[in-house]
Amino acid sequence: MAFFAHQIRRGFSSSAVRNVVIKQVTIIGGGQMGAGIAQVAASTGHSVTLVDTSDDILKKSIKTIEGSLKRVVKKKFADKPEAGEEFIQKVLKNVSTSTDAGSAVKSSDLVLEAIVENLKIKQDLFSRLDKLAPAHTIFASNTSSLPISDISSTTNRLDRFGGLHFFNPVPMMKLVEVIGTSSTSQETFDSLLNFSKVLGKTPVSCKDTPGFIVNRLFVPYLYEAVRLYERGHGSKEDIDIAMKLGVGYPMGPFELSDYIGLDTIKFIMDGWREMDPDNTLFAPSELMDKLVAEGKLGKKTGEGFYKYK
Ligand SMILES: CCCCCCCCCCCCCC(=O)CC(=O)SCCNC(=O)CCNC(=O)[C@H](O)C(C)(C)COP(=O)(O)OP(=O)(O)OC[C@H]1O[C@@H](n2cnc3c(N)ncnc32)[C@H](O)[C@@H]1OP(=O)(O)O
Ligand SMILES: NC(=O)C1=CN([C@@H]2O[C@H](COP(=O)(O)OP(=O)(O)OC[C@H]3O[C@@H](n4cnc5c(N)ncnc54)[C@H](O)[C@@H]3O)[C@@H](O)[C@H]2O)C=CC1
Repeated sequence: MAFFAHQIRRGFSSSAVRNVVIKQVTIIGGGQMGAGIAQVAASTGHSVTLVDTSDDILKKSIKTIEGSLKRVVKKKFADKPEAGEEFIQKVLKNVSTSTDAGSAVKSSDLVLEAIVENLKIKQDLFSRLDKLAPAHTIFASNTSSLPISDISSTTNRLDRFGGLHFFNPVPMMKLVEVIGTSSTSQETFDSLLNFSKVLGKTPVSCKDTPGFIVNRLFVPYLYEAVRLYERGHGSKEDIDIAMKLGVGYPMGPFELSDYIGLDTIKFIMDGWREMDPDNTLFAPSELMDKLVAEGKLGKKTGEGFYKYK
């Protein structure tokens, strides 16, 4: 009863609160994460529109998807290369691209945002799209570190807003954190859980708390690694080897930071410091700031902590 009263207060029709079966997906941001999510959604039969700010970026996104699909089919269709090529073409047909987010969302069941990790930019995007998307459309953010309730606060669809946090590289990583705020409706949450399962992922339910589950545990580890190195207590190579061979992680902290993107990491650190300025854990790292200022953002730019060919 309280739930429906809540909907009526917000002025939604009853059709807006039903379970949404997600078929048409708009993904905003065609970078590492957006391209990966688009690939997985298209591979599982969804119709995907990938949105970014320029056609050149979108061309690169499609190339990335194609390259990743080739790696997938090499394994999946090892004995049937023709079926593999057919699969790639079928998946690519499910992806269209656009630089006009406003038009793209008009036929979407889900709008999933994977743009730069900046609260104001995410809020402005969702505020604009809220006026253009159909009533039933669910909005979700792939943010690593920002509260979902802050991102959703500029919209009038708080009940149809949640977090879907994927892991990098999306085609390989099995986990999705599904985040509900205090306003996310059960129907929305269930739709997001179900969507994650249809993608072939394993979802876990998370509260809208800083870092959700994984990054709450993972960020202090990455911080400590950089501090250890900055104090001169270990070379980055040795720290990476130690964590791979000593704990069995597939990548050491510096390799992984380069893989995630140092700009994304800096956005996260700066944002958390703003929220909690006295926490020494979030003090700036001179080295990280220098690398980002020099455009050395990690693997995606060819250099970060390490150099890539
Ligand atoms: C003061 C300092 C501050 C620091 C602050 C820190 C704050 C940071 C916060 C960061 C938070 C942001 C991140 C986030 O929110 C959440 C994340 O995503 S965290 C990252 C999680 N990911 C990982 O931990 C990845 C770990 N690595 C791996 O699992 C493997 O290394 C990887 C699968 C990437 C590659 O495997 P590897 O064996 O190393 O290399 P191969 O190239 O041989 O690949 C193996 C296998 O996998 C296939 N493959 C790899 N990538 C793809 C792809 N993109 N698409 C398709 N297939 C892929 C490849 O083809 C191989 O297949 P085979 O059949 O075995 O040949
Ligand atoms: N890199 C990682 O390992 C992970 C990142 N995330 C989160 O996913 C989001 C995206 O991260 P990445 O894909 O790594 O970043 P990225 O830098 O690779 O890609 C971001 C893309 O968004 C585009 N973009 C920026 N503003 C836009 C706008 N207003 N409209 C449309 N497109 C816009 C950029 O042109 C770029 O192509 C961030 O919120 C990040 O915190 C989540 C999990 C892992």
